[in-house]
Parts: sequence; structure tokens; C-alpha cells
Amino acid sequence: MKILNVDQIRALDQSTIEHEPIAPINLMERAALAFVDWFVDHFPNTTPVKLFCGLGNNGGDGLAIARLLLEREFPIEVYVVRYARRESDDFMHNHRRLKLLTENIRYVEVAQEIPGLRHNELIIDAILGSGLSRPTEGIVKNVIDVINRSPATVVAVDIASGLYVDKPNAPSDTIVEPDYTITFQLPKLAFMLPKNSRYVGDWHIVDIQLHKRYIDLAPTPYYYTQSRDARLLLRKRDKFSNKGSFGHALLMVGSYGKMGAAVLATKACLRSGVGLLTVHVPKCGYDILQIAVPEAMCRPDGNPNVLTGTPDRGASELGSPTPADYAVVGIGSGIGQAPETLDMLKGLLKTLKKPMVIDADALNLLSENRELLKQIPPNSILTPHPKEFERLTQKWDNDYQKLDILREFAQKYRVVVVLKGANSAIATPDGDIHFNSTGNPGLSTGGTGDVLTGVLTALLAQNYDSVEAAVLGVFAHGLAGDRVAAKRGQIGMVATDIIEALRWE
Ligand SMILES: NC(=O)C1=CN([C@@H]2O[C@H](COP(=O)(O)OP(=O)(O)OC[C@H]3O[C@@H](n4cnc5c(N)ncnc54)[C@H](O)[C@@H]3O)[C@@H](O)[C@H]2O)[C@@H](O)CC1
Ligand SMILES: [K+]
Repeated sequence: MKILNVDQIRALDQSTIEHEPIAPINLMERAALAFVDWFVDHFPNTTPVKLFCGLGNNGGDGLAIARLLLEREFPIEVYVVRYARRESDDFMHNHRRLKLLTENIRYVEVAQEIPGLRHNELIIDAILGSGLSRPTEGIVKNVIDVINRSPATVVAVDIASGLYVDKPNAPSDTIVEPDYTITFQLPKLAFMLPKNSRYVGDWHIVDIQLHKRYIDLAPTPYYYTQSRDARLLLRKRDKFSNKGSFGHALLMVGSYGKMGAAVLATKACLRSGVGLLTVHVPKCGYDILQIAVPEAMCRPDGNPNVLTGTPDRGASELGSPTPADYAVVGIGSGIGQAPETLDMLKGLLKTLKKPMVIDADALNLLSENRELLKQIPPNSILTPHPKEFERLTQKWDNDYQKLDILREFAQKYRVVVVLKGANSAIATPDGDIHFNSTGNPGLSTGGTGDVLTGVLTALLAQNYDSVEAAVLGVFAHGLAGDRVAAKRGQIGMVATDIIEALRWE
């Protein structure tokens, strides 16, 4: 699903009006109805509602919503925040219609006119929407402060008042902090960014049938991966396939004391459809890996504790191929940062041409030796968490700048970067960014990153293109986390649960 910028959202509105065609006031009615459909599904009509609206079209939506909720017998009070002298045409139209139903419309121009808010009430925020053009001030700011201090449940129409759709707010800005945001048609870029989470709450999209062709043709670097997008990427297995059809992957993982990371990556790789898997571990990890994961072949390193890349003598007599002979190499989970391991990484980067998966300590080694970055095989997938990415690049002032740094890095080195976190952001060598929709805070626990490395390595081995592998793998990994959360909750979740919950059909 695409994420459009604020100018495109406005143009999409116009395009719908012209091409459907539909009168603007009827489009507003459709938006209000979609909001109300969601609302009545979630709250009983015995709940007292206080609705705050502004004077533009977000306020117009609010007035239409108020009328529709009155018709559904919600006890509702409407407060028009009169911050200016001019109302939009559709606001005026809905104002006249609402007045026919109720006299209960109040105007708030000064702080004394702001009503008290109680915990058992619902607040609907329709003060400002995507038309926000400057920080909130005066009476708007006063009302927002009261809403944010109140214990009531807050539902924002389209976007929280005071939050920009696609550009950074100043830390001093006053913005509604809703429990829910019900947004029209498309997700907004602001919703994807970690620092905005309190200005978004639990958000849902409602379909208001805006012009599909406009959306299809609109250029954008931003995408949001939902279940149907992921399903389109997933390939079915051919009836006549064999284990050779799904690639032979090599994982280079583990060190003394960190063999758990190696086992997790290995198991996840096997649970993600790889044909064959060889795991290169330091000699101390040989028994551990062979016992923990009998499905994997094991190539012990000559070094007892860390990876050097040189197979143990016995293993080399097996005639094992070199890393370049495998369909893909996944490296990083639990490898530590020993000088020998750095030398191994340098050697790999010199010889490997196919995309690799690079994670954890392999990324930390790269950030200590940035001159190696340009040697990463094109279309490799890097999976840093924000701290690792900061070490690879620089500090950022806000989440929008972080996205710019992310995009520039992926383009410069021609790699796919999975920046992990809520709504993991996947940057492609072409400059696109795909935000993931699955996952939950239960995933913030040791080992889940190793699981992702295994998943991505398996997908590359099966010949998925790197962007597809990253988008699909991150989605499936998060979805597995959501399954675990539904079954046993977020807090008790461990990485092994994620592996067990992976599903590919
Ligand atoms: N664009 C679309 O696709 C649709 C938009 N609709 C609604 O229309 C909204 C956008 O409406 P508008 O463009 O009228 O904009 P708003 O209702 O967000 O804002 C109204 C006006 O307030 C002024 N303003 C901006 N920042 C302000 C501030 N900080 N303090 C005081 N005044 C400020 C601006 O002049 C702006 O035009 C959407 O959020 C949505 O609720 C829906 O009705 C249907 C579809
Ligand atoms: K709003």
C-alpha cells in the first residue's frame, strides 16, 4: 500500500471529486460515515461524547460525524473551536444541517469556555487535519492541552490535531495525544515514525473509495506492507521441486558464549524454506549446533572460540566448498568482534559477489571499518537496529532526517537496509522505503534479530530478490511475533517462540 504526501492527498481528494464524480460535501459525508461505522463498532451509544471541531474540512467531518452519532442516539455535545473568522464551505453546510437536529452546539473562543472532561467520556478530535500549516497556538493550543490532561478516551479524525502529515514537528509543538486515530484511505507518513507514537495511538484506516487510478499512478518512495502485499510476494512450491531447488545457504555465526544466537539463526533459516543449510561456527560450537539442530550441516572453524573463516582440519578434509560456492552467506549473529573475525569479513567481502545478509557484530565490524562498506556485494541485506545504524552512519535530529540518512545509505552502497524497530523501515537501493505493519513490543528481546537473519538468509537462498526477501521476511517475522503475542502475551515471548510461529502458507 502506498503512503502519499500531503499535496498528493489533497490532489487525490480533488481527483475523486472530478472523476467519480462526487460533490465535495458528499465525499465528506462518506468520510464521516466511514468514521462512524468504526466508532459504533467500538463504543456503545450510552457513552457520553464531546466532539471538538475546527473550522476547516476536518471540522466539517466532525460536524457530519456529530449528526450521524446523534442519529444513532449517542449523547453528544459539540464544541466549535473558533480560532479564526472564516469557515470552509463544507463546514458551513454541515453546520446548518447539524443545527436542524440540535441546539447543543457551543463555541469556544477563550479558555473559560473549554468544558471539563471526565474519564468515562469519549473525546472526538476534529479540530485540525491534514491542512495543518503552522504550530497550534492560542485557543487551539489551550483546548489541546485540556484534552491531553484529561483522563477521557480520545479518538482523532484523520490525524491528531497539530501533527504534520509528512514533516517534523518541533519538540515544543502542542499536539493531541489520542488513544485512536481513524484515518481516511491511506496511512500517513507521520504514523510510521517512532517519536510520533503518542500522537497517533492505535491507528486504523477506513476506506472512503478515493480515486483508485490516482493512487495507482501517484509516484511515491513510501510504502506500507500489509498482509495482501506480503501474500503477493510469497511463492508457491513447485510440485516437482527438490531440496536443490531452494538453495544451499551458509550461515557464519556464533562465538564462545554466543552459540545461542547461532542456533536461533540456524533454526529460523530451516523454518523459512531453505533447501540445504551449512553452518560455519567456531569449534566450541560444533557439538552444540549438531545436537540442537540435526537438520543443519556443520562446518567447524579451526579456531576454538571465534570465527576465522578457516575450517578445522577435519572439516576441510570433507572437501567443503568455499563461501562463494553457496547460494547465499548470512553473517553476524553472535560472532563477536575479534580481529581474526574482522580479517575473515574482509576476505569474504573481497570474494563474494552474490547478495549477503549482514547482521549484528558484522555490522559493528563494518562501522569500525567504514572503508569496507563499498565492498559489500550489491543488493545485500543489512539488518541494523537504530543504534547499529547510527554507528554505521551518524546521529539524527528527528525521525524524518533518519529516513533521509537511511535512504542515502541504501542508495550509496546499493544495499537493502532493514532498520529494525516498530514499523521496521526497509530502504532499497532505488531509494524507496517500505514500512512494515506487523510485530509488537514483545519482539524487543534477545535473539529475535538472529531469527530475522536466518529468515532472510533462507529467502535469498530461494532466489527471492533482495527487496522482496526483506519486505516478505520482515513481515513474516513480525506476524509470527503477533501470533505468539495473541497466544501467550508479549511479555513472556522469547525468540524460540517466533521461530515456532513462522508460517509461510
Ligand atoms: N483530502 C482528502 O482526501 C479528504 C479530506 N477530508 C478532511 O479534510 C481534512 C483537511 O481539511 P482542510 O484542508 O480544510 O484542513 P484542516 O481542516 O486540517 O485545517 C483547516 C484550516 O486551518 C488552517 N490552519 C492550519 N494550521 C492551523 C493552525 N495551527 N491553527 C489554526 N488554523 C490552522 C488552515 O488555513 C487550514 O486550511 C482532512 O484531514 C480530512 O479530515 C475528508 O473530508 C475527505 C477526504
Ligand atoms: K483531527
